[in-house]
Amino acid sequence: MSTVLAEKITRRYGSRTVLHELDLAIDRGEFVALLGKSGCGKTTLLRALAGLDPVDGGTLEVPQRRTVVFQEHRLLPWWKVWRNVAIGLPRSTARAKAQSALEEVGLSNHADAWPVTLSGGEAQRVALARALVREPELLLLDEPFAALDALTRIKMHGLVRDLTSRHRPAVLLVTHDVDEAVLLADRVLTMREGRIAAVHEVPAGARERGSAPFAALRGTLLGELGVTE
Ligand SMILES: Nc1ncnc2c1ncn2[C@@H]1O[C@H](COP(=O)(O)OP(=O)(O)OP(=O)(O)O)[C@@H](O)[C@H]1O
Repeated sequence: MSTVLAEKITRRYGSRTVLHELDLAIDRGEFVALLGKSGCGKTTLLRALAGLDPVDGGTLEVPQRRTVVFQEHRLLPWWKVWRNVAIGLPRSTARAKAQSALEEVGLSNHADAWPVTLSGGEAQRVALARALVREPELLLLDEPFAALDALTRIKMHGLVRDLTSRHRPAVLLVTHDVDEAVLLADRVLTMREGRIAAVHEVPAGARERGSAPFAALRGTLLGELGVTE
């Protein structure tokens, strides 16, 4: 039984169809990355799975426990870091749970800091802690590393790999970064004009940047996206 099951989902904006009878299944513990040109419908699909936007047709099954990490951290500036992580948790366990989630992302010593004092990478780590503290069955990542510098992004990839293999939610990552998709995902989907255009299982050997399987899959994906190097 899949954690996410979308069958023939359709989404329209006025007369324009942005998702065309799209099918998608993601199992527990499976990491799926979604690539596609700007405007092809990636965020629309993610928002539908998050329950932030309705669909106009088809059926969609998603778990109740789902969280989204966006490109911008969306921390509340008037609350300390730990309170941001603990939003919505029962009072009695909030602090302890937030503390342990912050430990997992390497920020236990920032629990009492204000969000404004954090670097971009730290703030995204807090956003990840806030997502994971709820033990989601579905984790939706909408270009969460796009605004980070290259070195911080690489560190975040390692962290996300560790966290998702430990917690094993179903994951959908929307990204423009082909390398990121190959390094993190079990399966990479490319999307074109509201449809899934191709599905690629990522061979284990491809998870190493610079390896031959990595380069091969990267080349295929760039070709599908119409990018020439
Ligand atoms: N609220 C809206 N009203 C009307 N059209 C919309 C709305 N949201 C998105 N669209 C249109 O739907 C299409 C798909 O948008 P979406 O944001 O899903 O694309 P995307 O693949 O995530 O793009 P990007 O990579 O640039 O973020 C776009 O053409 C966009 O203009």
